[in-house]
Amino acid sequence: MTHLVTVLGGDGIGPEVTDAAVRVCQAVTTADQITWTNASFGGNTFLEEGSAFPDDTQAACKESSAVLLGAVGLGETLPPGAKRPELGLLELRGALGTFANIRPVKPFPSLFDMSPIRPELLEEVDILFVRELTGGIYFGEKTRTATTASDLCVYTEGEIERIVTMATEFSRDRRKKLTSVDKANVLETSRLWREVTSRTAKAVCPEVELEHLLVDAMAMYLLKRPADFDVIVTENMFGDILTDEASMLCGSLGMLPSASIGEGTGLYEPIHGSAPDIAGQGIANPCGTILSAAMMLRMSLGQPDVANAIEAAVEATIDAKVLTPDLGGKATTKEMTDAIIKRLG
Ligand SMILES: NC(=O)c1ccc[n+]([C@@H]2O[C@H](COP(=O)([O-])OP(=O)(O)OC[C@H]3O[C@@H](n4cnc5c(N)ncnc54)[C@H](O)[C@@H]3O)[C@@H](O)[C@H]2O)c1
Ligand SMILES: CC(C)[C@H](C(=O)O)[C@@H](O)C(=O)O
Ligand SMILES: [Mg+2]
Repeated sequence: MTHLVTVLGGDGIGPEVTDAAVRVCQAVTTADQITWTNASFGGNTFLEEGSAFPDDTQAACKESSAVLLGAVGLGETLPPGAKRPELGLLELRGALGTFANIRPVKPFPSLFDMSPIRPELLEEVDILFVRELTGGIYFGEKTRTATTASDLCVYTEGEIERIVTMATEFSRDRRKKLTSVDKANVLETSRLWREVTSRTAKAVCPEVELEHLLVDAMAMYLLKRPADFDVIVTENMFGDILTDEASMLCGSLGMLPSASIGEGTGLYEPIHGSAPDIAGQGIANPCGTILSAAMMLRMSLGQPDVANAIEAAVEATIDAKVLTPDLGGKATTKEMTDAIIKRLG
């Protein structure tokens, strides 16, 4: 069976890193296995077509086995009042029903010295963030007058149950420890989150040890004792912020991949953005996107062996010190990608 994969390069370094990931995948799969199609998406598409997420792109994504995304965003360069292309990304996630964003954080030993955290604290780090992705403050009603603005944060019991069920199942198959992060000392949505999480985790797998932490303390523990965490489940905005912080355990924001899964087609995207400060220079770290493509091969395209081979080639390339500047090296995106392809065997 041929799988259709829609590639949304997007803006800034987005197309640079998706091109790299597609080249890696094409080196280990055949045209009979995967048909790759590019579709327009993001800020430049908004400027050209008036929509960051046009209808034909939406249709292509829904018909695909998986979507590979680079990044969206033109930074602060849009005309005042223009709709932000980042909202197109939220529409995409909503349209595909990808309510769970899985962000693994497992530092490569050869990059320990690129992390601001002491190496001895990184040795056993293996965290799986499960971020709720289609609810909360990102998706609530927004209002704006000249002097007042509001963003409504809403969570339903059902939205919390489904993400916590998934996170508990991941914990059951890993080290049986689940940390739920909220702000239940202040937010009503967090109080509901905590209640529903306690009863859902217990019902799904009583053997999983559940702890609740407040997000401000979690931000500190992530740096102080990162090896203590197994699966971390949290709501949309806290998950966004904590995972950028967690990327520093791996040495660069450019290292972290993600899988957004849920009701239908899976969406695979690095956690970083369009990086306008380095776009067009050919020096973006392609690893987050290449590792996202590996997650796609494992989770949506039924090719776990190929995924393992790609992950091993990324690690071997890092061990060989072929590194982009964010990792302290001098390699271009193309040179690092070529080095990964060479190590695929
Ligand atoms: N999923 C997404 O599409 C996504 C995610 C985050 C931010 N954004 C958007 O991206 C734009 C820029 O945002 P930002 O600057 O705050 O965040 P960013 O993630 O784009 O960049 C933050 C810093 O990390 C560096 N960086 C990021 N990815 C890198 C990579 N692969 N290799 C090397 N260095 C890398 C950048 O050069 C920059 O210094 C904004 O419009 C924002 O909304 C999009
Ligand atoms: C661009 C933005 C909407 C997005 C988010 O906050 O989800 C990004 O930061 C991410 O982490 O994918
Ligand atoms: Mg983010």
